[in-house]
Amino acid sequence: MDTRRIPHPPRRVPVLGDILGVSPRTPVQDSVRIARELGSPLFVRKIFGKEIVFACGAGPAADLSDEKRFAKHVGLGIEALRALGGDGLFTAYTHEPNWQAAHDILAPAFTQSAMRTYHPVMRDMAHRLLGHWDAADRPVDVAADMTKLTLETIARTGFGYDFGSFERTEPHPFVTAMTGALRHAQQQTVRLPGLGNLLARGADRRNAERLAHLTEVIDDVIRARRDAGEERTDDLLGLMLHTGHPETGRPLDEVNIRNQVITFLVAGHETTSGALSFALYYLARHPEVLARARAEADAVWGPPGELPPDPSFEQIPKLRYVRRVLDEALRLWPTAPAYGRQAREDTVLDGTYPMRRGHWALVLLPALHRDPDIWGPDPEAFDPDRFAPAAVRARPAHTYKPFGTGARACIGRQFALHEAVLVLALLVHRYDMAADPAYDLKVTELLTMKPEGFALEVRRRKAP
Ligand code: HEM
Repeated sequence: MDTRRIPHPPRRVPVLGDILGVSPRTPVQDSVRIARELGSPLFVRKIFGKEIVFACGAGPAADLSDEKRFAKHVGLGIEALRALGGDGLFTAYTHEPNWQAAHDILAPAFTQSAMRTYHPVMRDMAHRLLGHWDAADRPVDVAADMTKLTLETIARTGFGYDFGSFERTEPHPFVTAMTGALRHAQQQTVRLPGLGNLLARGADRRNAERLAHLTEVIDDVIRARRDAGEERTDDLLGLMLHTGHPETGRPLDEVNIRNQVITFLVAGHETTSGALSFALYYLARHPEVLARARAEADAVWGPPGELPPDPSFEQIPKLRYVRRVLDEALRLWPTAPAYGRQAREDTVLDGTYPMRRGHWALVLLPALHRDPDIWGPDPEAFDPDRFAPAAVRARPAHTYKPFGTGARACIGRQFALHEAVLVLALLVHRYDMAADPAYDLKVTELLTMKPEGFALEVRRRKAP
């Protein structure tokens, strides 16, 4: 793409590019800061000779959402993740036949009626978390506990598999290996070519060991189902093992099934865990928001009792304010913070910048979600009422995209929202929560984003 007319950070240095004042640990937050400083809907960063065009304004974001002209681009972090997910849904190139095949085979696992079958498992896992927090005698590590919850939920609903996360004091080795693999993939995006590969040989070897461990866990998940001799088709694994494509009847191949299992275990918990953690961070910081969310939960379930409520499937969509809290947390911290779009044909971006077929740009969500032209003069302010229906209707399309866009948008969106609203509502219903007033939000980036070191003191609410 001809980037000469696209704004770039002011202090560009030869060979290295736009790397002054930035850290390989925080590529997204650095880019968001650059976006704010440049105040342009589009900008370009050069890193070791590689140019990345970022879209952070409504105009280019809407353009890139046009499915006729653009499709998902698998590059940078996502390409690096192919070592983990191969041709699984998230990391598949759109032209790979296995993307469409798996998408069609797995679609029944994401319908409303499928959500209804997952609901009791989601509720049971939420109750496990409450048991864990009831027994806590010190501030709880929010991101760690949300990870336990969301990993167990996707593993049990998708694969009937139990990681025993709540019984462990340390994270399951799967989580440790996955975190390492995500970090490795992120570091590859800012690796110095040539010499960088040489220097990273040790890191590459350790990563190969992690991938081998993850493969072992996945094989165990699949073996456990086969050994149980069950032929159920009401979850992800059952659909893949025992059904074929709705038109051709062809099943997915063994390697692809393994890629899908790892994809869903990672994509199905990491982002939801971060979303819940950020929502809890803002609830602890905004007592007036917490009070409204709690009043809503009380209206649905009554005052808190000794036992937690047993939410029905139908009650979850009624928790509209809790949902807005989540939407607003995902505005400020979209936990999958960027996605790539590439031109299907020669075209012009934002009416100005010519793109040839195959050229691509990244939609930088935390910057798009903070654009003052869209969100008003104080985009940093946490205000769930931005998601009241009238406010949503008043905003231009394609300005809020935490779940991506088009055919490659998140297949697990409903799953994530149902689970997160259920859990968040149960938590505000049961606990008073206080964060250390000295805690300053620090965000860890591992391709996804999470608050780091955020602890909450939780105390059971007194029954009136
Ligand atoms: C708050 C939680 C979540 C967020 C913010 C999120 C975000 C996203 C985004 C932005 C994409 C598109 C990425 C791209 O275009 O490159 C995506 C795709 C995907 N997500 Fe999610 N996700 C969440 C939860 C989930 C859950 C719970 C599941 C599974 C149960 C899931 C499975 C997937 C899969 C398989 C894809 C790839 C879809 C395809 O290309 O066909 N996600 N997600």
